[in-house]
Amino acid sequence: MLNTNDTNFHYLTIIPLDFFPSYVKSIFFEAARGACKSAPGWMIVHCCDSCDEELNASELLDAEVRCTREQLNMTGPAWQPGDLDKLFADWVTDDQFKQYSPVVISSPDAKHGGVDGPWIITFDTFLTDYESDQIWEGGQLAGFDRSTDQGKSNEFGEQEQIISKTRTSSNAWCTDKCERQPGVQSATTKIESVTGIPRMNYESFQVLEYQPNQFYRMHHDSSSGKDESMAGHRILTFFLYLSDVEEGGETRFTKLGLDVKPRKGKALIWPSVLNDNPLKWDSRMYHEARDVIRGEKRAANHWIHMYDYETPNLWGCTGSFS
Ligand SMILES: O=C(O)CCC(=O)C(=O)O
Ligand SMILES: [Fe+2]
Repeated sequence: MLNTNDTNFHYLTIIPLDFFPSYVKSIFFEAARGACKSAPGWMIVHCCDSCDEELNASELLDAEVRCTREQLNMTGPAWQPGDLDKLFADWVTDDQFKQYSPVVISSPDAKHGGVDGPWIITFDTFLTDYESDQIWEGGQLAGFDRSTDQGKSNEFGEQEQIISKTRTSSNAWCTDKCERQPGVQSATTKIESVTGIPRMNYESFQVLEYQPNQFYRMHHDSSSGKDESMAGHRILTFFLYLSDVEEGGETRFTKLGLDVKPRKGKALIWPSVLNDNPLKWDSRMYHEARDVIRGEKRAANHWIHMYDYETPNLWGCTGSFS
């Protein structure tokens, strides 16, 4: 994934190339050639000419041409109708998952416990302390910023980032050094193993920090508009609590009237789509992060998509390059 802190990219985009002597220019062109492979979407959108020969970049500048599943040779959907119910039912009945202490918060017809509603479960002992701490430290290595919302898309398929009023937490995207932390790797491997969905369908961990009085108001992790997007809906949220919170900071499912208390190592898991038609968004899954009253809340999202997320992200087809 492209590291936009890499100075090569800043030079390439900010300073006119004619400013440099020719031997320096050739170094830039070499850098550009490597980047046409390692970060094709970013190069097409920002330095189109330098990748014209290798990628036919000027033709691919149009997101409608560049961003189709056929063009990017993407894998098929992770779930068929019925798979969602089966996966959650397995998690709460199969002995192999007992080690994670599953608790049903809600299940269809309350058949597997909890209240009657869409599936929401926790694995109360999902992460080891080492894994929780490594994800948190990884977030610090990556650097926290005030959380943003996604704004409108421009013609190249990039979405603007807006400082959020409804979300006052800070977050860090766990790429590069953070992603290479052994505890981050083992947490993702564990999630792959329990979901059966490969990591190419996941966004990078988004690590979150809430101080007292910070919150994230009601929202949905997907939206009806994502039906047609390249990576499809975020079908599953794997939400990890990395700390206890002295008071407040519960995750509340606003339409269902259900609260979940943070606890270090606990995973809270819910789908954003329907069992009978997992290509469709489930409007019941609105939720919020209640204000932290005392203490600090540390947490992380792993959002899992219906289709491969890595490939369209690499090609600049998901609205951002993070
Ligand atoms: O912090 C929480 O409890 C929930 C956060 C959340 O919903 C999100 O980051 O999308
Ligand atoms: Fe959320």
